[in-house]
Amino acid sequence: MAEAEAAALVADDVRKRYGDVVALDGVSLSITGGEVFGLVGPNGAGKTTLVRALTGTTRCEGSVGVLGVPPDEVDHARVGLLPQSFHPADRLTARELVAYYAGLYDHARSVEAVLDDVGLADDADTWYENLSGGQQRRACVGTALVNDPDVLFLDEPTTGIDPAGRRSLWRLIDDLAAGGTTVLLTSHSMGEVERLADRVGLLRDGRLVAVGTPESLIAEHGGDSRLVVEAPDPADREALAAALDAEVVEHDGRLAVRDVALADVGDVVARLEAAGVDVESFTWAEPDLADVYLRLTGESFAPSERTDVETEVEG
Ligand SMILES: Nc1ncnc2c1ncn2[C@@H]1O[C@H](COP(=O)(O)OP(=O)(O)OP(=O)(O)O)[C@@H](O)[C@H]1O
Repeated sequence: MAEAEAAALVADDVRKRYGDVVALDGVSLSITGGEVFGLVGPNGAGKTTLVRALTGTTRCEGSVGVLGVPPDEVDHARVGLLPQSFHPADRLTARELVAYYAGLYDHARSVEAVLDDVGLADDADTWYENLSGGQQRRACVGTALVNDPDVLFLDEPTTGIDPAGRRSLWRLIDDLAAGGTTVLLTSHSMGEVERLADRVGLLRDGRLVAVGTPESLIAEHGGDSRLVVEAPDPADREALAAALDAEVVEHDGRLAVRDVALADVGDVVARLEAAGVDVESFTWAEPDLADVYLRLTGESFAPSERTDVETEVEG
């Protein structure tokens, strides 16, 4: 298949203004069929506007294509959309909600199978208003899956969903992608995007400032490995910097040292002990997508905002 035919989503010099606010400032992008593309960026960067441009729910300058045609010409049965803000009727059960959306298509999936996919089989008879926030979001994800779409837009799908629910949703997205579904995902969780996306696009002020695989972005923009030291006494920052002859960033009781090779950690520990630095714990980590995000959005590195499980980045 020719490359142009294989592109499931295309944006070409897309521009959108809301009055004086430039939401999209010349975004060009091509997403291949079956690809999971993660769109990240600070609040207000233009992610939702780009999703809306690609789904034809807002008009913009430039051109967009979905499965080879403009969004308003595409067969809607081939597209699934989970909007960022979605407020279904409170007095529908999860099953009724999914069934309502299934009823919009000639060939919908089984409602029970969709409920099972999003982990709501046991809560299917609960009114939407009585579901927890995370369960409500799962029900909303279900509405985007009823038509077994070829292209799926998920605008912050896991917001409010607990870690176990997130992981099961990630497995579901993996399975959909393995089956050939193209997924455009927006998220503030860098761990989630690094885990799921084949490629990542970083939007800042309406411009796509970096696009690539997570590995290539980390290699290009992630910086060095880091050692995070938990030391209760802030005065230890100077001692640490002096002992290591390195720049030390302090945040909320933790100290981060850049560019420490794993093989050198033992030496660092010995030097800190010799310098009398009172250390509670060490964590050594390779750069990750959160480092890329923080560097390209101009935010400073704050070690206490990180966890090993995942990193949420506030815009
Ligand atoms: N309907 C609208 N009317 C006016 N301004 C809007 C409208 N929709 C978006 N904007 C503005 O356009 C810019 C981009 O907004 P958008 O919602 O696309 O950002 P985002 O990256 O999705 O942010 P978030 O991470 O908060 O969801 C923001 O400055 C926003 O205030």
